[in-house]
Amino acid sequence: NTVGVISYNQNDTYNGLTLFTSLTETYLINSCGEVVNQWTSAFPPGNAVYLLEDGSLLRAGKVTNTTIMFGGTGGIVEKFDWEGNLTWSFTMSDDTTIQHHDIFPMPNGNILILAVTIMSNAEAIQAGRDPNLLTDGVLFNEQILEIEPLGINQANVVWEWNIKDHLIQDFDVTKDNFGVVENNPQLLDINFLGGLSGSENWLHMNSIQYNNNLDQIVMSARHMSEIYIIDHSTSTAEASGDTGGIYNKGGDFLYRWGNPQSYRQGTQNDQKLFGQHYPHWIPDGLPNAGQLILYNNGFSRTPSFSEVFILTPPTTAPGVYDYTSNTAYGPTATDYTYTNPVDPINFFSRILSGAQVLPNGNILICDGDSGYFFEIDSNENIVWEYINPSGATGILSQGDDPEGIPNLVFRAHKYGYDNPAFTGRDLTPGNPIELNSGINEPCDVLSTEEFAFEDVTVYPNPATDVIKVNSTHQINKIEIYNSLGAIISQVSNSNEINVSSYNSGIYFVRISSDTRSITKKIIKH
Ligand SMILES: O=[N+]([O-])c1ccc(OS(=O)(=O)O)cc1
Repeated sequence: NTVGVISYNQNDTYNGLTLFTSLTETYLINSCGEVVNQWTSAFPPGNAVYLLEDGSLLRAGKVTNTTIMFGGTGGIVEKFDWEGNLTWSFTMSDDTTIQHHDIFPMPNGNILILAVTIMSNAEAIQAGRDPNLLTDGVLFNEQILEIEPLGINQANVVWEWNIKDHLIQDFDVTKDNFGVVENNPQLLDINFLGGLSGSENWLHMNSIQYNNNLDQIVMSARHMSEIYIIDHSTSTAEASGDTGGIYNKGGDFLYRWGNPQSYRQGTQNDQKLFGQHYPHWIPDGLPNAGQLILYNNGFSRTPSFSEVFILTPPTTAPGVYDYTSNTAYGPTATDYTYTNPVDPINFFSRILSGAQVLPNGNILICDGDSGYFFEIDSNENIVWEYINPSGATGILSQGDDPEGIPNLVFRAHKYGYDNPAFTGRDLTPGNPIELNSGINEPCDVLSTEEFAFEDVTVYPNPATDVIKVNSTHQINKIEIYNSLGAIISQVSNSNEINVSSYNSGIYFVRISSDTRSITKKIIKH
């Protein structure tokens, strides 16, 4: 296969549904690449998308904004129900502000929004920016808003944080924020450019993720090659200062990691991150819960290669980060690093991307540039691979070469079948996204150990009491799965199985000899 499911180890892949958005469409696919649900927006991605526990979809869309333009802008946040109806939307795009990259659905129903707002060059200079380091007419402030959705297209802003309130500079004693950069790692040096030129988009934040246990937010600044953690328990007034909140640091950084050159506590040799994406706390109940996982893109280093990191920020109490003056924040080493085991340069995405720990310990990795998702097990075996068939030139056909056709994906999320979003839903898979999948249905022909489809017949279909399997091969096992993927019965060394007690609906019959197997769909009347 060239697109859709490329490989699938059915024993070791975490059984769930994978969500991603491409162009105007958001797809929920099963491990066979078959579409279980699909939502259509009027807008391309802007960029994050989430399935919520009530089965609705929260998605950022990209609107036209001719004043503020950069890779990753959005401008509208939309909510759709499971059936695809738009139930709420909120536009945040004008000449002075635009939502970009990430949003985050909070447990209380509110939504965190990442946005830039415009600072004039005069404001930037008053804040201590070296005028020689201003290459555009404005400078972007990064802002996080918490909004409470209202009605069908409104929201209340209930909390706000701005990076412009947490700056330091040692360039001009007559301007604001003057101080000793290396003694104030809780603040951002407005004259540190991460090796770049001082363009308006100097930080390029690309994610915000929330931890409800700690009431903290972790964010990623691609151009600084740093991640930052802040307190969310503050009032908006406290979030603009340096006291208050559970951790009593106001809106200052509680923690930062990735590039201590930014606060002059390290050299290039201490830089760990290079244009990273999607740092987030591993959720409760999963392996390594509470640690941070992120995708380190590894651009702007030689050679370029990507990594997935799991790391533990050193703490003295939950959410209280350990810091020794005149040093860099720890850790000096990650707990886990994934690189391509053959040659690191084989795994690289310059932009976008993310990684997610799954309940069985596997990690789903999204190589965003190539629209390529792969799942690794704890021995780093690749157990599932998928290439987004939705290209900028149209939907690709099975057999088409996706190389060079933009099919980028910001992130992929896998949701277990036990997710509340799926309770009571019809999860009958439809067709794969790619065209001409036909008899090339990945789950049927991927493995050479699969039977050819015509070698096995299951009848009658629809069935009412007994189904029979006809094959020229010796059949060792017949298993029946429901549409949630749960096994409900099996027989060994028999060519028939009784289904009379089943409810009406769709079931999957997995038929195995000692060397081959195949799955067929049946309808029970
Ligand atoms: O082309 N884009 O859609 C795009 C480019 C860059 C970008 O920023 S990044 O930090 O997520 O790579 C986001 C989206």
